[in-house]
Amino acid sequence: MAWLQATIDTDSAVAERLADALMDAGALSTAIEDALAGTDQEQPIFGEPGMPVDKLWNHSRIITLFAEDADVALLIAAACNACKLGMPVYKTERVEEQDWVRLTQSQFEPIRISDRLWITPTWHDAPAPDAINLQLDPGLAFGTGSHPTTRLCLQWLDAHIAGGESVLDYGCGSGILAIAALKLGAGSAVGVDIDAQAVRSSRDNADQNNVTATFCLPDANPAAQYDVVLANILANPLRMLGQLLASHVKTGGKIVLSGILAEQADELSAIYAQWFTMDTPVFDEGWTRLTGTRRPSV
Ligand SMILES: C[S@@+](CC[C@H](N)C(=O)[O-])C[C@H]1O[C@@H](n2cnc3c(N)ncnc32)[C@H](O)[C@@H]1O
Repeated sequence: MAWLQATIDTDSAVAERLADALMDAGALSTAIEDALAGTDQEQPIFGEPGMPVDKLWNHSRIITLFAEDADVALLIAAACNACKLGMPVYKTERVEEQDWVRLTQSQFEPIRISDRLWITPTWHDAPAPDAINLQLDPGLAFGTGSHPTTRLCLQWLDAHIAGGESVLDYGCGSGILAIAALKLGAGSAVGVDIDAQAVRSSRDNADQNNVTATFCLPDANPAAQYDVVLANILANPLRMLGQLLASHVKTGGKIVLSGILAEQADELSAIYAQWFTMDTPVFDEGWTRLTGTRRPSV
């Protein structure tokens, strides 16, 4: 089986409308991307909570799939006609069916965090059998260890978990940080996420790794205090969650924040300095890890 894929560069003001019209005309799928992705003019838009949801890139690209025998020119013309647009410039290519499982698996290799900590996909042999191997499959939740924001937190855990600590992983995604903390010797871990799918994935991943942790939605999270609180979310939620996260850290305990762009580091550090004595930020591929020690409440 094969499909025909058309790539259409278009004005962002009409991209959503044209994508909908393509589906009405008979396309099997459409996706809108930044037309300048991969260039130095790429625009990072993360869809952070609290940010406008209707913002698209300045230049958009629609990637759309049609059946193998479709008359692509005719269907694109019909969609443009419905949107009162002229015929755009586009290119078409044939996409052959692939072994998608094998292809996906080939893109995830074991990740070395340190000599003693590896993240290894379940289908892969552990490259360092004597190390701590956290087994994770890329699923529906964020957090395979390949992203710099996760890596920065894992490196911190690897360097600082001495044994017995209580840990809160706020925005747990796949549960990777809570599970890593336990495998490194933490005494207990709780993970919280606003996404019910993430909570389910975290529970599955904890089972897979033979560790016991509690994962829940924010409403079910008790008002407890922890030795370590990690939050790899994004700058905007971290701005809003400062007071709450600070309330979860014991006096003398540690906060570890990630998901912050390098240019947002000073602002976020100043916010958290209300409750924490902040350390020097650590950077990785344009992302920042902020850490601090909780001062006594006044
Ligand atoms: C970047 S992922 C991090 C996942 C994982 N902790 C890691 O380090 O790879 C951020 C996670 O935070 C969750 N999240 C976003 N805003 C949140 C909020 N206000 N409260 C709790 N979780 C939130 C998202 O659903 C997502 O699973």
